[in-house]
Parts: sequence; C-alpha cells; structure tokens
Amino acid sequence: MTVTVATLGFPRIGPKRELKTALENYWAGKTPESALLATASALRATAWKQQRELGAEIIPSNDFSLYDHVLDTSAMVGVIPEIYGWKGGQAGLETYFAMARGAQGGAAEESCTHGHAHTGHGAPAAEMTKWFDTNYHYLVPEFAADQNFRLASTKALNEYLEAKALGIETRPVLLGPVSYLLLGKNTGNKFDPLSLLARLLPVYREVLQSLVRAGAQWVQIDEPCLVLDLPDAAQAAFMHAYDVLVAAEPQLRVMLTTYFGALGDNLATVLALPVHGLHIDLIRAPEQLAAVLAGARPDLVLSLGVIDGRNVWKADLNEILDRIEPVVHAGRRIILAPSCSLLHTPIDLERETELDPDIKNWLAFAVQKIKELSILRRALNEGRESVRNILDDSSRAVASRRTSGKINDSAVKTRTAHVDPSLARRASPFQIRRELQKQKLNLPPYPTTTIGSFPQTPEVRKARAEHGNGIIADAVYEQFLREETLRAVRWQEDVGLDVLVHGEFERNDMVQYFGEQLSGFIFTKHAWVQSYGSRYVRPPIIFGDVARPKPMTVEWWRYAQSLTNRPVKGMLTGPVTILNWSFVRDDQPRSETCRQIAFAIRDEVADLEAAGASIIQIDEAALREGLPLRRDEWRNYLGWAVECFRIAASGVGDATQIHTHMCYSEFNDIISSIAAMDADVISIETARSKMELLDAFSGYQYPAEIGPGVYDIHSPRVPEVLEMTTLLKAAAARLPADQLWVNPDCGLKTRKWPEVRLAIENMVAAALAARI
Ligand SMILES: CN1c2c(nc(N)[nH]c2=O)NC[C@@H]1CNc1ccc(C(=O)N[C@@H](CCC(=O)N[C@@H](CCC(=O)N[C@@H](CCC(=O)O)C(=O)O)C(=O)O)C(=O)O)cc1
Ligand SMILES: N[C@@H](CCS)C(=O)O
Ligand SMILES: [Zn+2]
Repeated sequence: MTVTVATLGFPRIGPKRELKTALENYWAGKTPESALLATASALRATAWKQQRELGAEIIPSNDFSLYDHVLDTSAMVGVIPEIYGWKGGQAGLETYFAMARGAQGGAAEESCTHGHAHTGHGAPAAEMTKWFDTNYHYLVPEFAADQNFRLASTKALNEYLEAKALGIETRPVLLGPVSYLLLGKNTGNKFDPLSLLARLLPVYREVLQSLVRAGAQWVQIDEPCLVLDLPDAAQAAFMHAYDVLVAAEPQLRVMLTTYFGALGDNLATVLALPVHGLHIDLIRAPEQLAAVLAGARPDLVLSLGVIDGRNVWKADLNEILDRIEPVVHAGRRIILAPSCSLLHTPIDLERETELDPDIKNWLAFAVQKIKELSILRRALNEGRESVRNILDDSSRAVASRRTSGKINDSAVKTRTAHVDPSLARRASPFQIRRELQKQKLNLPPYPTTTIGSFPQTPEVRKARAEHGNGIIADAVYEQFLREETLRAVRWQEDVGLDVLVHGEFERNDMVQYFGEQLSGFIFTKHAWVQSYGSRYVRPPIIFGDVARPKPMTVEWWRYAQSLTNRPVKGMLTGPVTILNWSFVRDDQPRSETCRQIAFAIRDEVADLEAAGASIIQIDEAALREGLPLRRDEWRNYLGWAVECFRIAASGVGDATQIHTHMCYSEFNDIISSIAAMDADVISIETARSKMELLDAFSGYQYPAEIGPGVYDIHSPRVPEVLEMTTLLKAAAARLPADQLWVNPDCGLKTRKWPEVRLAIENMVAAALAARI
C-alpha cells in the first residue's frame, strides 16, 4: 500500500512576518481591509505551493487564521456575544477583531492605536488562554445557556475554493465540535457546555455539506481534547458527534486528528468512532502505536505523527523507519505527518545564515520537517536504498548531536549531579525572614510596585534593531538605554511608587534576553513563532549544558539603583519559564535542563544580592503552563519545577526579599506547590477575575505576601481609582491586609506611556486610600 505525506497545519505568519505587518497596519488605519486580505491570500497561496513542492500530498486549508483558529471557529458557528453588535449574516472583520482585541473605546488589547489613553466602556476583548501546553494563546469561546449556533463565516469553504482555484486540492481543517465546546467557558459555570452539542452539530453539518458540494473528499477534524483526562460525558459526546457528522455526509471522509499526547483511556472511544482516519501523536506518545494498531479497524487509515511539530530537532529517519516499516508491511493504509500542526515551529531554517554550522545541521524547521516526511515516504515506497545517503546523514546528525563536545560541560554536569537539599532551602522560615525584611525595607502597608517592564516603544525597538544591525555603536545604544532607564526611575519616584524597577528596556524578550547570554543556548534571527494575534516570540534553542559565563543583569540593576534611594528590584526570568519558552534539547530529561538553568539563575541572584539588591524578582510566568496535560503526571513535574525555582532563589540571606510573578495562571489545583516555592512575595494576574483567583490563596491560608494585580494590562483602558480601590477591598476581604501588595497584573511592555502614566498614578492613589 502506497504511503502518503500530510501536513496538519502550516505557520501562518509568513517568512518575513508579513501577517504581523499587514495586521498592525490595518489596525492602525494605515491600510484598507483589502490590503490585509490580499496579504493573507498571498500567504496562503505561498504556503500551499510550498508544501506541495516540498512533497506533501495532503495539504490543509483553513489552517490559516488572521488571529486565532478557535476564534475562527466561534465566528463559523456564530458564538459572538451580543456586546460586539453582530446583526447576523457573515461576521465581518470588524466583529472578528472586536472579539479578538475589543472594540474602540473598550477594554481590549491595543484597540487604541493612536497612543493616547482612554477610559471608555466599549466591548472588551474575549478572554485569552493557553492552547494546551503551548505558548500559543487562543480566544476562549463564551457560551450562554440558551446559546444558539448559526453559520456566520464561510471561511473554511472560501479557503478550500481559493486553493482549488490555484489547482491545489486541500483537506480542510476544522476544530472538532467536542473540543470546541470543551475549550470554551460558560457564563457563571452554571451548565455543562457539552449540553450544547446537539444544537452545535447542525452548523458543522452545514459546513461539511458545503465542502462536499465544493468537491472536498476528506476533512481533517481536530479533537486535541482527546489527549486529556475527560469527564464520562465527553466520551458519549464524541460518539454522538461523529455518528451524526459521518452519517450526514457519507461521501466525505473524516480524518480525526489528535495531538499533544496519548489517547490513553480515551482510546477505546476513539476506536469506536465511525471516522475514516485517525491521526496520532507518536512523538509525545510513541508507545500508543501498538495499542492503536491492535484495536483499529483494518480499514481505518492511520496518520502517524512521526516528526516532532513541537520542537526543532532533525529526526533520525532510519530510527523512524525501523518502527514504521512493519506497520506498512502489514498492509494498512498509512499517512506520514508531523505530530501536530507546524504552527508551533519556525518556518525555514535556511533563513538562518549565521548559525554555527554544526548546530544548524542538527535542526529542522517547518520546511525541513516536510522534507523529512517526503524522504520517509520515498524510503517506505521505494525502499531505503533509494534515499540511503539522506537517511544516513540524518542518523549521523542526530548521533553527532548526542556526542558532540559542544553539548557537554562537565562542570555543569558535576554541579547538578548531586543537589544537596540545603541548596533548595532558604536559611530560615518565612516568618523569620519577613521580620528581617520589614526592618530592612521599611515599606508602608499596601506597598506599591510594578512587574518589571515599561513600554517597549517603537523608539526602543528601533534603537535595538539599529544596534543589532551595526547602525549604531554599543556606546550610543547604551546611552539611549540609560536615558530611558533614568526617565523611568525618575517618573516612578515622582508618581510615588515604593519599590521601583529599571524597566527592562534593554530586553527584547524576557526569555530570549537570558538565552542570548547563557551558554548552551543559540538564538535565531528569523525563527518567529506566533504567541497570540500579531505577537510573536523567537524561542531560544537549548542545545547543550547551560551555564552563565558572566552576570547578565547586574549592571543595569546597579545603574538604576544608583539613581534612587528607593529599592529597585533585581529582575530575572525563572528557570521553569526559560525552559518552557525555549526549544529544549531532547537528549536528557527536561528536569535536568531546568536544573542547569536554575543554577545559572542562582548565581545571578547571588551577584545581584552582592551588588546590593535587597529585593529580587524571579518571574515564573510559564510554571503553570508547563503542567502536563494528564493529571497523573503533575506530581512529578511540580516536584522538579518547584525544586528548580527554590534552587534559583535560595542562595540569598534572610533579609533579601524574593519575589516571583505569574500571569495566565489558575492556582486552585496547584496552590500547595505555589506555597512550596517559598517566595516572600508573589504577584499574580487577578484584575479580570475580580480577585476570584485569590480564593485559592485564602482557602489555603497562604502564608507569604501577595500582590494581586489591580490593573488589567492587556487593555489600553485606564482603570479609575475607585475600580482599583474596590479590587483592593475585595482582596482585603480575602486576605489579611498586611499580606497585600499593590501592582498591575503583569509587565507593561505592550502598553503605551500615556496609558501607563495615568493608570499607575491611579493605582498609587488607590493604595494610598487603602492605607487610611
Ligand atoms: C508574557 N508573554 C511572553 C510569552 N513568551 C515569551 N517568550 N515572552 C513573553 O513575554 N508568553 C506569554 C506572554 C505572551 N505575550 C507576549 C507579549 C508580547 C510579545 C511581543 O511583543 N512580541 C514582539 C516581539 C518581541 C521581540 O522579540 N522584540 C525584539 C525584536 C523586535 C522587532 O521585530 N524588531 C524589528 C525592527 C523594529 C524597528 O525597526 O522598529 C525587526 O527586527 O525587524 C526586540 O524588541 O528587539 C512582537 O513584535 O511580536 C510576545 C508575547
Ligand atoms: N518581568 C516581566 C514579566 C512578564 S510575565 C515583565 O514585566 O514584562
Ligand atoms: Zn506576567
């Protein structure tokens, strides 16, 4: 049986971030809708043609999105809350972006593009949250108990037809109805979203029908929730949904796609579904192949996710063939595919012309991954000899990475091999440290601070780009950053903040900045990956043992502290967050790599303390995101993640105050681990939930101090004093007032100065009012 190659989704952003430019120009009113749509269409055409040229036979359509594919699904089925003013019919771009970013005058990410602050009450953006355990964020669908669904976007059909017109037959992708419902939230948690399934399915049927009429033979339906622990009701929902959908369009074949983990206890349900094909992730869960083969109907087409869609390493193609050849020889129809959509990988390694050639030879981005699949296909269809050299090159590349002197640093290995438990323990318990810190810092009740970054203005980014390109000299760039820092420090003093920050102007990103200074990391120039909407990140690549050749942040801290008598926080990204937001080596456990980073950060903490810092913040924004998707793996992860934070934080004296910060986190089910981190102060995102997230801390009688965010920094809207006073009262109703700090939800890098100035003035006024 001939083997074919499929892709499940391709990066949307364009090799030169064309989509970002087109979106931001459109939002700024610089270009019309037609220009944005033309760019989007050109990007899709290029991606389809490129995938075909690279050897993929099954190419997706509708994997493209102007902002987010879950939002696209909400638009498709008409889940558009009333506040967005949708009047029915096709949901236009205005409605779509209002959901994504809020409507003008409302509380939404960057809805004001003119740089002035405003306090209007338009429609806020929909809530955003993490897509499974990735650094991609989706817009959470919000369902009402009486939710009606109706077709409001024909995007899937349009894009299928668009590809067809270019002579490319595609397999349209839809987010499956059950995962879609499970990923949403309902007003007040008063009903089970799955109860809406029967009402939702007719819209899916309508979409499928339109695709069949247009000539589609297969459709890819993504149900990634099948790799989660699911309630019993979900199993029945899957059965019902696919009975209905498959029966509705008998000529259409359904490839059910699962990724990010093992089907595990959902396998029996999946194998009972009347679908025509099943995609499984054999990178995260290689062991599931045997069980799937044993239970799958003989006619079920298996799509095997054999190339890692979540990492950047070249595969050992011989090793994959050893596992897959027996399956092919057994006569089943097999499709080869990446483990998941390639959305989470950068596009093309060939654009990286400055990488160490040895290390470059270990890497594969989206383009290279599709090439790997087509080589595998040839080896399976024509025999290994037909591509022997390429296969052996791949094995050699993988072997050379495992044994290269570049990845090994014996000093690092020795240091992390036996961790004395005392290294992960502060000298005294919190209550003793607290008294010493109080004496040293002498802060008022409800002390005020910010989370670290101040606006990354176009000027800051431009100066950094010009410095990177050699247009401005080191000294000029440094002087520019000093002036920014000086202005920020003076302004913080003027506005009356108690604990200051230097502003992070010198940082491109809170992870990349550290990656660039640690050994064992390499960083790229063009390897952008979408984080949300038009915001992208360039995750550093951890290829070897991690060490800190020299202090990374001390000089900037020292300079900022030299300008003021108030304490300036040392500002670091924590080991778990650096790990989770990087591409990580796969030749040793993540826990080991994390521990190496923890020691590097520990040394930085020690240097900051030695330089005189009395407060050091270690951000762990991604600690919760790294939680495994299955609950039975949480304990292990939390064990090493918390230990790594403690290794990083515990080298200081009792009087040095350690802060941590977490955004995008839900704490209820991990609160004991948060407490076990033993930070002196934790700042968290709570403004949007109106302090509800604090319930976890009050219920647990969390002992240390907490800065619940009183200002939603994802919004350009300036909160009034009264709003923040009310939030502080809500916090004080949950926790003793002497435990509370006053701060925004997160860093202010994405905001503009006019908003920040007013918002922080109001925040300080709210703190002063609370002190009375
Ligand atoms: C807190 N968040 C973060 C996550 N992950 C990270 N790795 N970092 C994070 O901060 N995950 C969860 C959230 C997600 N939130 C965000 C928020 C904001 C961004 C963002 O703003 N991304 C920027 C790119 C940031 C960056 O690396 N900037 C560089 C390069 C800037 C650039 O494009 N320069 C241009 C030239 C500019 C000019 O000439 O004016 C160029 O090189 O061509 C820098 O500042 O130096 C974005 O723009 O998307 C991401 C995630
Ligand atoms: N210190 C960082 C944390 C973001 S999660 C900042 O302020 O941007
Ligand atoms: Zn944050």
